[in-house]
Amino acid sequence: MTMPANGGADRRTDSVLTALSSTPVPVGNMDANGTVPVPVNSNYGLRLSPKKDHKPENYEDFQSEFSPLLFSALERHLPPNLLNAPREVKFNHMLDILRRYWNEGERRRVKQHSLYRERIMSSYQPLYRELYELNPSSFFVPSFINAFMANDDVSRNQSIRNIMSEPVPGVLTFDMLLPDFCSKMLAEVENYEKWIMETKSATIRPNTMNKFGVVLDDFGMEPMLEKLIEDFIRDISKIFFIDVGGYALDSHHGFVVEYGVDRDLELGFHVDDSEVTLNVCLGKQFAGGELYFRGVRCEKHMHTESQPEEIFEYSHVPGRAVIHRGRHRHGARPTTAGNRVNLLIWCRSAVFRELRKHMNESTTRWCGECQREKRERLDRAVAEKKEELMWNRILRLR
Ligand SMILES: O=C(O)CCC(=O)C(=O)O
Ligand SMILES: [Fe+2]
Repeated sequence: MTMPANGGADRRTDSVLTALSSTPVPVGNMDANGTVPVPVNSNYGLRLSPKKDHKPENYEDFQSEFSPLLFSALERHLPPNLLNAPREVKFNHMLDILRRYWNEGERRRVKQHSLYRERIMSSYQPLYRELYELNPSSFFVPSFINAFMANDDVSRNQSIRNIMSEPVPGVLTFDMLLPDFCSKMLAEVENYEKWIMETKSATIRPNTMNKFGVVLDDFGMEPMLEKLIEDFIRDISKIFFIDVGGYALDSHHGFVVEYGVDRDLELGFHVDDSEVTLNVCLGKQFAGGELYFRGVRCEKHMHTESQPEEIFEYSHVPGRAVIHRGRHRHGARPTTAGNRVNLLIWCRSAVFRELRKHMNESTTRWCGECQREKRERLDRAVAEKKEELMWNRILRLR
């Protein structure tokens, strides 16, 4: 879908809203040509981190369309109550998961993508190897690290709340990255792009709406980003975004976007294919590029009007992060001078998406329009009741 030049930033949002790479769960994202997917690491029914000291069984004697080795590898991810179950029970559980999520087409796409990543990682030489392993003291400003230090949940939740500004409900901003980390990351991305040019490698762009930018997970940063989510983002999401599965983020899509002259100019109005999105500005110097927000919406209310209190504009500052629900409608205004580069992590929860399918909700707690309709229904009911009571009183007085 094409975006209007103003990014659809007015109050009426009618048909100008796009879901960035939004596809059914589990999802993959297409490149600009819509051909190659970003892989999915959905782990519904499985634990995210493997139980390393568990010795998996051999499944050579079981027949299925999947390699027996896959079952052995997957076994360490089984939930604790199944780890020591009979071999056949474990096999059937894993087969069920694999069949539900990996149909033939998906298997082929994931295979293609993993070959793509293997090709990159076997040949690309990183500029700063230290960026590929999470090291809080050289990545983050002290205020950010300190907020996560407390041992007990109550104090940690409070210290995390203390570093947050929430200029409009559901959009939180905080200082996060050190200038040195930002400049190294910018140089690393430049280095990777230079390598792409020199080797004439095919590139998958971050999503359908960006012609520039790169996927960090593709050239070796996936484990670092996963640790960042596990150690920091999940704690934030548990506090502020529990209603969209913030307690169970289990996969991500990490990338940088680039705006300015000779790059993308702006980003149209959209929602992300994520439960929670972290967006941090890396620099450099730029004018414009503000993010505009227009309220959170469920699928049914995606194109409804924004209320005045939902309208908010945010100016990016290098090192500072914005975190919001993926369904919080937003876009980026044109970057009118210089270059703006932002790091984004679309954090997803396959568990949450799966649960929602079975919930059959008529209203969602996090959708501004569902809540507005609910308030309206309540107001109407109260007004009707008041009128009924009033008439009862009048009739009694007669
Ligand atoms: O340019 C920005 O800061 C916003 C990027 C964004 O919303 C996205 O890539 O999903
Ligand atoms: Fe976005």
